[in-house]
Amino acid sequence: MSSTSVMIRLISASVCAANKSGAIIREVLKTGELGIVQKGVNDPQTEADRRAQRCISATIQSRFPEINLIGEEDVAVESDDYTLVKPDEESDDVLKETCPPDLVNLKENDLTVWVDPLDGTKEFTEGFPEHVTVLIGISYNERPVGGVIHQPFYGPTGRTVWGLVGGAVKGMTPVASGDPGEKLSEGGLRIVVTRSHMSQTVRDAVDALNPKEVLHVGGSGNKILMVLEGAADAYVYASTGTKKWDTCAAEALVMAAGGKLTNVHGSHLLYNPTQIMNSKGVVVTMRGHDDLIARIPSPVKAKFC
Ligand SMILES: Nc1ncnc2c1ncn2[C@@H]1O[C@H](COP(=O)(O)O)[C@@H](O)[C@H]1OP(=O)(O)O
Ligand SMILES: [Mg+2]
Repeated sequence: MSSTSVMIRLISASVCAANKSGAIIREVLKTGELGIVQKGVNDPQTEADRRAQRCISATIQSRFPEINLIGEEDVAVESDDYTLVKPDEESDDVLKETCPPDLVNLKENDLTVWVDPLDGTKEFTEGFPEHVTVLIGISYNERPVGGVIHQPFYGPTGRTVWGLVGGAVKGMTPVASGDPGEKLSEGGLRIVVTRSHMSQTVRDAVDALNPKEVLHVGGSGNKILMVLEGAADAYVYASTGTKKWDTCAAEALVMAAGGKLTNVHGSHLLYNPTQIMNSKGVVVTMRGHDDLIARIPSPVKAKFC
């Protein structure tokens, strides 16, 4: 039995599976055979979503059979999927890290893994592949404890960012975090919002913040990484639509870096397997979170009670 903690081994496996998924996603785009099917209104699925989901499910379920894995795509794993990531393949960068003390004794059956194999599918099908991320988040007691985000189209081979709550974010340098109680600048905010799921409540919330700049980009993982990296001051989504697999990995990284992710009321999201929808919206900042939440108009908040 390995002395390395379950969390470190799980992040290592997730990094390997996310990297392989990135290669699959790039390959599918190159062939041009996207195999698009519509799962619902404005909710496409491609061959890349399906293959990446199978790769991640096969890798994690074969190594951690007692983990509860919840994936966006409902696809059956095939025997070949188990060899996409070699059974002994690990991330040496992850294995050499120390597990934060609070997470060191977590066991497989304590954990839920939330998988979005291709976040930003609409953008993937519409010529914006750089908005795509692979998201693998881990929750314990309904709160995020670790996450892996891979960006398949960042540079020639993509970029993988990972972290554990109580440890550092690896693979990128987060912007310095500040006090959630800090007052934000009036008229100076850069807000990142949805590109393909705009609604009146999103517009009303953003307008009330009197932003200097509104950046419309796809993908939940992509937008949260922009806040984490300081390319935007906040991600504001006063809408239903995102699911727990859209936020878990990124929330873990935001928490590790000292930022905050809540719903529009300023309350934590609970990663409960029976409630997958983020039904009260998503707000992410690295400072001044309470001030931003206070500025969202009450009639907008009242729509998400
Ligand atoms: N109304 C919706 N229906 C389905 N998925 C949604 C909806 N709104 C958001 N999402 C999911 O949340 C992510 C962030 O939304 P947006 O890009 O509009 O900000 C999307 O990439 C999509 O994930 P996915 O692409 O994995 O289906
Ligand atoms: Mg998604």
